[in-house]
Amino acid sequence: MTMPQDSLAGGAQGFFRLSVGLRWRLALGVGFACAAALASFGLLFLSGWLLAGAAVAGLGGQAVARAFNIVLPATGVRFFAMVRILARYLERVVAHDGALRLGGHLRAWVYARLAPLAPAGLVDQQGGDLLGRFVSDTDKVAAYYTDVALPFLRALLCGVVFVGVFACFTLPAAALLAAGLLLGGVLVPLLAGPAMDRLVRVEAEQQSHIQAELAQTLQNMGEYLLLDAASGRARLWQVQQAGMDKACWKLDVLESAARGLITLITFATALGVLVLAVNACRAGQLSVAEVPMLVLGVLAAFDVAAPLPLARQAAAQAKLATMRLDAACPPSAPRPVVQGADLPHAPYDLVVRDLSFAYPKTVSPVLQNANLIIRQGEHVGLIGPSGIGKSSLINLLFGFYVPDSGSISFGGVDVSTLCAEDMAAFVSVAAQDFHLFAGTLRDNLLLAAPHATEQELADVLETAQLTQFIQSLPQGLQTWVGNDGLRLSGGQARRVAVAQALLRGTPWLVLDEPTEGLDAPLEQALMAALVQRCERTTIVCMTHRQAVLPFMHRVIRVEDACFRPGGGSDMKS
Ligand SMILES: Nc1ncnc2c1ncn2[C@@H]1O[C@H](COP(=O)(O)OP(=O)(O)OP(=O)(O)O)[C@@H](O)[C@H]1O
Repeated sequence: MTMPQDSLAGGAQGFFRLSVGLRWRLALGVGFACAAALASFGLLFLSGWLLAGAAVAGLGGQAVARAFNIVLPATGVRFFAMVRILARYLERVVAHDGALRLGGHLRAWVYARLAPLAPAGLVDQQGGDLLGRFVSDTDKVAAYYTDVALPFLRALLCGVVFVGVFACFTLPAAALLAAGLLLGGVLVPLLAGPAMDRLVRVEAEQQSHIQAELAQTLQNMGEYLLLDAASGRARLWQVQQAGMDKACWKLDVLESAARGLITLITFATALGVLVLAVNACRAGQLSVAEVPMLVLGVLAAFDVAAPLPLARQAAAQAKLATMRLDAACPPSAPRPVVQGADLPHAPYDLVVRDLSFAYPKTVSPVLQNANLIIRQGEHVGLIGPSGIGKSSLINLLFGFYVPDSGSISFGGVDVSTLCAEDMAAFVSVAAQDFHLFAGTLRDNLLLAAPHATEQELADVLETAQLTQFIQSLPQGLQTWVGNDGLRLSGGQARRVAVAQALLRGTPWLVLDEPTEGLDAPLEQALMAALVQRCERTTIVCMTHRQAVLPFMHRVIRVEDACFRPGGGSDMKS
């Protein structure tokens, strides 16, 4: 499956690009939908003729009745009834299968776009809104096929056939049917379109606000309760929900009005065709039985126009959804492709040269012409006031942000030629804002090292000073940690993050405030076990805790956007 590389925007164009590889399947779905509509038309058309023909034969006396051949039209009616059932079934199977596949392709496309943006490119996006786009906007774009393309194509193709069939009997009736179908199928959706676009936009905006607020509230319900802000959130939702309900209601009214207008046009056309057919019958151009046949034919023909207002609304939703997805997933800046680029190699030294960096949309640089060398195997404490730029070094090392100038080399390789996954093979990070996933303790540990043995798990838990705690749990490592590790204390969760980093066995370990939330004896025990276990591993420990520093070989202070020596060349005794 080839995914579209460029934008999705443009409604039909975006959909067309997305459907590469599925087009035959989708075309088959349209074919079955047309077959079902044509069979429906044939059924009603022929039934009208059959009923009227039988009635005329009955009234005409025995000779006429004997001459009336009921077998052929009755067989035709049965044939169309069977074809309609079969085609409808196949249409559902093929078209819905195609729509599901489209949805799958689209979600893969969105994920492929979103993943490289994390974390820097997602800083300004709200999680709930993003989730909403990922789920409901992808659904709306995928539904473009079943809810927009299919009804419009069916109306167009079948409409031409219906008019052609009418033309075989009487041209004025065919012209009237064509005019009626154009009015109902083209003009009505065109008239309703702009208002639908506006209401769909209002509805989508309200919905995305509600989703974003809901996700944020559920995630931080504890804080809202503590801040006595929970009832304020509920009121906010009520207002937003009322706004969304109003937009939905207006959309429903508009769509019903458009459908009602098509019904009016249907009956007006049927009436017109009746008059024309009666005149043609009087002129001897049509038989009596053909008059009701044509009238019923009009009713059947308009079956394909009736769903078009709803299809127009779905088109507005799909178009808006493609624009929202495009906006949420801009193409990431292409990384410089370095043919045969090397991976870092031993010794894994970090060399930072004249590095300057400011976060996007900020004025003050976090680093300005900063220089730093950390040799493999060193244990370095990185200190400095809160917000000075210690953690930013991780963002730059992993390429989450691009420096304004200067360079960072790791293991002899310029990190700008590496991706985050490359770096992760050499550097494990227990970040300050670590995240534990809803699962068991074991699940979270194995996420870092899926093939870790029981012995390896036990070893890292021992180093992270978690053995006693795990043994105290009735379910041990099978204990469910809750959403975001909420069933663990802050210090326990942080040590699980440290254990994850240790489990990966990389030559570098970056620990951001590893002992935060620990009492003094536990802090000492953790640091002692860490440095003992990681004798040959480089440790960079970002910390405010003085008690951690004696465990380091040296200390670097971040000051005035530069790295400065912050402690003796060898602090360890
Ligand atoms: N994604 C971001 N966009 C804009 N500014 C940011 C971003 N991340 C961090 N900053 C700013 O950059 C500065 C350095 O942040 P950083 O997290 O590196 O500080 P730190 O020294 O690690 O702080 P702490 O000790 O509190 O963890 C801060 O002023 C912060 O507000």
